[in-house]
Order: sequence, then structure tokens, then C-alpha cells
Amino acid sequence: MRMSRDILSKFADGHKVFSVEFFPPKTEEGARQILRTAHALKAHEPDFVSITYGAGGSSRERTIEYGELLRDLFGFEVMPHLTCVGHSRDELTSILERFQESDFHNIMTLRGDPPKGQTSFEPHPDGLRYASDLVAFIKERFPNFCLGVGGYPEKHPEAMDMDTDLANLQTKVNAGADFITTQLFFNNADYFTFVERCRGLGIEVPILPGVMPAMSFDQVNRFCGFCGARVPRELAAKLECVKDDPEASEAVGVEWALQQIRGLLDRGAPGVHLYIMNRSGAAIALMEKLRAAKV
Ligand SMILES: NC(=O)C1=CN([C@@H]2O[C@H](COP(=O)(O)OP(=O)(O)OC[C@H]3O[C@@H](n4cnc5c(N)ncnc54)[C@H](O)[C@@H]3O)[C@@H](O)[C@H]2O)C=CC1
Ligand SMILES: Nc1nc(=O)c2c([nH]1)NC[C@@H]1CN(c3ccc(C(=O)N[C@@H](CCC(=O)O)C(=O)O)cc3)CN21
Repeated sequence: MRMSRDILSKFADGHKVFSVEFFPPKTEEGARQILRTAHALKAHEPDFVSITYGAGGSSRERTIEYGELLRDLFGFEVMPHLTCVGHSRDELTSILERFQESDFHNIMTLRGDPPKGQTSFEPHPDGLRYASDLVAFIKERFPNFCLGVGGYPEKHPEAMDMDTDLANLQTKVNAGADFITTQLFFNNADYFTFVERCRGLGIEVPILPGVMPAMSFDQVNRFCGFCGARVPRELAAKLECVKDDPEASEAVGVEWALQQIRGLLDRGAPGVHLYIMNRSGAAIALMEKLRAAKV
């Protein structure tokens, strides 16, 4: 079973998919951190790992480099991200050729955030404007890739309203997206309402919920400000109480994420995608508890 390298096939038979997101490091210390975390995670056998492309200003060249390392050193099924930001169609084609040569089978297909200092997304003059355009572009030229796309349980910050955002998500799926990974959220009700609305529109692909163990009061507020997720008052209050204690903050974040994940799996979510920011502590604590829940 599950011999196929397509992530979509990993959702078959009710298997709960566990995955982890990395970003390519910029410094030597960052390099040691990602490798240590990957090493520690290996024993927990994630179904796949993804690696971001330019997120938070990180190096785009290193996405392939670290993607290959994660695959070759640790045997992970790696899903590189690709964004439309700053690329012409020809550049996108050559990156996709490199993905193919590097034997990646899955791509997280995104529009991407506006570069730092810009408030709105400007497509390259010969580039693509929406993730749905990139999905169609890839499916036409490289039909063998399995494609993930982003979904927004609390709405993408730029979208006018939820109906519009869901219609745009439907366009991505109709263009050929194989599964959805959600933006991080802290309130499971947002995810379940989102899934229900997607199903109501006829979006049938798996919707993998994205969970981030909060690291600290400041980190979670900064992060959520940028990605549009809401921090529940209860979580903010718990983190604020231990503001100056990194270990206690991490413990609060892990406990919240654990409750979230239990609630998600109990109510039928197909697995969970962990935003761990290359850090091993919270990831390992969660994976250990989750192994028991794995079916
Ligand atoms: N760099 C990375 O690795 C990662 C980046 N992200 C970020 O997630 C955010 C958005 O990316 P995506 O979800 O891929 O973008 P998207 O293109 O699907 O959506 C972006 C906005 O455009 C609207 N939209 C989408 N398709 C449309 C269409 N066909 N017609 C009209 N409007 C449309 C959406 O409602 C949304 O408001 C960015 O902020 C992205 O960078 C998320 C995860 C990782
Ligand atoms: N709007 C949006 N953009 C994203 O890029 C994104 C999301 N949402 N949601 C979930 C994940 C989280 N991602 C991110 C976001 C920021 C960094 C970042 O700031 N990285 C810094 C280091 C941060 C640290 O070590 O704490 C870097 O230097 O790359 C990385 C990945 C990618 N994803």
C-alpha cells in the first residue's frame, strides 16, 4: 500500500497524514538547527515534509538544495514550495524542470507573499498572478506532479469576503490542485466550518489542517499579524503570563497544539501539517504524543 510517492495517495484508506514544514536556513546555526530537527523527526516517520520558498525572506535557491538534503539524508518525501513571486513563465519552467530532475513528485503551489517593503502583490510582467494560474501552468506542462495548495479557514487577508475566497479556492482545485493544506489557525471550529463550506461547494480534495505550536507571546502575535490568523484570548493570556520564560512558553504552545490536534483527529480531520519553524523541541514533544493516535 502507500508505495506511491504522491502525497494524495497517502490520504487513502483513512490513513492520518502527519507532515512538517521547514524553511531553508540562512546561517550556519540555522543549518545546524534544521539538520538536528530533521534527524530527531526521522524516528517519527512523517508522511511528508515541505520546504518553503522565499518565506520570511529566506533563500529561494536553497529550497531545492535543502529539499534534496532532507530527502537524501533522512529519506523524507519532500514537497518543495514554489511561488509566482518575481518569476517569468520561462523561469518557472526552468525551476519546474529542476524539480523534475531532482525527482520531486509533489509541489506546494502558491502565489507567495509580496516581498518585504511591498504591501500588494505585483506579478512579474511575464509571470503569473494567482496560485490558480500556477496550478494550471504546471498541470499543462508537467502533469505528473501532485499539487498542494493553500486554504484559509479564517479567509486570506486580501480576500474581500469568505465567499470570494472560497470561490477562488474552488478555481485552484478546478485547475488541478490535488489537496489543500490550511493556513495555521488556533480555533478548530474555524477549520470545521471551512471544510463544511468547501464540501458544500463541491471541493472534494483532502483538506489537511495546519497547526503551529506557539513559541511565545511575541512570536505568535508577530506571526499571526503577518499571516492573518486570530490568536484566541485564552491562548494569548496564557502566553502573556509566561512572557519571559521561553520553556514555559513553549510548553503552553505545545499543550494548546496537542488539544487542537486531538480535537481535529477526533472529528475526522485527515491528519495534521505542523508549522514547526525548524525547531525540534515542540515538534518532537508533539510527534511523541501523536504517535499513539496514529492509525
Ligand atoms: N512562501 C511560501 O513558501 C509560503 C507562502 N504562503 C502564503 O500564502 C499566501 C497566498 O498564497 P496563495 O494562497 O497561494 O495565493 P492565492 O493566489 O491562492 O490567493 C491570494 C489572494 O488572491 C485571491 N485569488 C486567488 N485566486 C484568484 C483568482 N483566480 N481570481 C481572483 N482572485 C484570486 C485569493 O482569494 C486571495 O485573497 C501568500 O500570502 C503566500 O505567500 C503560504 C505558505 C507558504
Ligand atoms: N502568509 C504566509 N506566508 C508564509 O510564508 C506562510 C504562511 N503564511 N503560513 C504558514 C507558513 C509559515 N511560513 C514561514 C513564515 C515565516 C518564516 C520566517 O520568518 N523565517 C525566518 C526565520 C524565523 C525564525 O527563525 O523564527 C527566516 O529567516 O527565514 C518562515 C516560514 C511559511 N508559511
